[in-house]
Amino acid sequence: MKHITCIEDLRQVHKRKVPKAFFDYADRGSYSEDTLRANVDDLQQIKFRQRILVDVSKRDLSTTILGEPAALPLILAPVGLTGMQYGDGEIHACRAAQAAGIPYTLSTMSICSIEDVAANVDKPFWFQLYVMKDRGFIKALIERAIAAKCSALVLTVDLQVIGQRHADIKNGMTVPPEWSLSKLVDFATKPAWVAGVLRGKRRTFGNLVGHLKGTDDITALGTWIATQFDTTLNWKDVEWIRSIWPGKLILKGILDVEDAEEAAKTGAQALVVSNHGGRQLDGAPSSIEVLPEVVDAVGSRIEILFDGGIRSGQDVMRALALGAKSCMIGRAYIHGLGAYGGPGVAKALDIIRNELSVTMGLCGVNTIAEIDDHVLAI
Ligand SMILES: Cc1cc2nc3c(=O)[nH]c(=O)nc-3n(C[C@H](O)[C@H](O)[C@H](O)COP(=O)(O)O)c2cc1C
Ligand SMILES: CCCCC(=O)C(=O)O
Repeated sequence: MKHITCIEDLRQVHKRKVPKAFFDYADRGSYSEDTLRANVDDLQQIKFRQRILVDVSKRDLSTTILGEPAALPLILAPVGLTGMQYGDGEIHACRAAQAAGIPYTLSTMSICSIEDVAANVDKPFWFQLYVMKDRGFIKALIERAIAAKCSALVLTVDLQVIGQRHADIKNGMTVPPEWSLSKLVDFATKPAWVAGVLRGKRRTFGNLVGHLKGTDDITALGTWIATQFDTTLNWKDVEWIRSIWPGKLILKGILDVEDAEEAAKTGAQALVVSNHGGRQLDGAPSSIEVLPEVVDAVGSRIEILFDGGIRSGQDVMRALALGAKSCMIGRAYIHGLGAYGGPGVAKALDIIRNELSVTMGLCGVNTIAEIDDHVLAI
């Protein structure tokens, strides 16, 4: 992996090794992809203030996330179908995060189940929840997360209605999947990927299997899921979740100050400023554009996490400078996983760690706590 020097290099290998339908599912966004692009572009436009002749020999990237020590201000974001990018992808990603000293978030829509991951990693991880119409199932899922000793619940609040991703439809990334000659040929040219996924524990939605009388049939599960996203979801449901989940609660998918104010009243410990990586409301502002106003409004009352468009340590520094306490990354680690499995995730984290360390050094900063808008050239 010596030739891999940045996240884009991992992306290129991911693209080569993983079937197009799954690569595009990870890489692309909703509708015109304006918000997806804005996430990346708006971050890159933020300029740093270079500072010289400051002793930066004792740089320390450690911090706390929800009161727990972390080696970096980073969290692996929940990513559905991670186990289709690489066999047992959720377990590999979680292990890499834990080795790097940061939290991993398992998606409701994961391939490996909560129990699969818990049985194969050393430390607690976070669980991301989609609230579905079948509240009995949701209650049982929360109980499973409690039994697995998950250390935080990330309640995603921006996917009551699903933004259309054109690429997924064109690629037959539907449930059940659509097959075509070109898709079969594509799979046939990726035997290492096929073998890896076949060796994995599951090839369906691991958390949902037991629910439908033990069926592993992706069509049955997919049909059920399609009817289950709940458009009635509202703040009362957050209260209900709060009442049955005893641990730390994080609300993910907030872009609006009024919503942030509401979130701060729920008793949640943190919120994630996020537009779901440009996969939901196309035309929404980039996450970084709204971060400062959310921090101003509620940053003293609730921990502010950030995601959307982070592709480098410089981007992490930019988000911290504008008030985020830590950042979630989605595609940046998924590219590493698709490219090389667990070592690829570790590589993605190494890249971002080193970039952040150098950026801190060149901005004259030694600790994460020192990073604020003084490091920016504005
Ligand atoms: C392939 C993919 C699947 C995702 N699945 C979920 C999910 O299951 N639950 C969730 O809350 N967010 C999901 N997200 C959103 C991420 O958690 C995160 O908000 C987003 O990836 C951040 O943007 P970035 O990819 O630019 O870092 C997904 C993102 C991607 C790229
Ligand atoms: C139905 C969507 C589940 C995964 C997800 O959140 C995403 O693809 O963005």
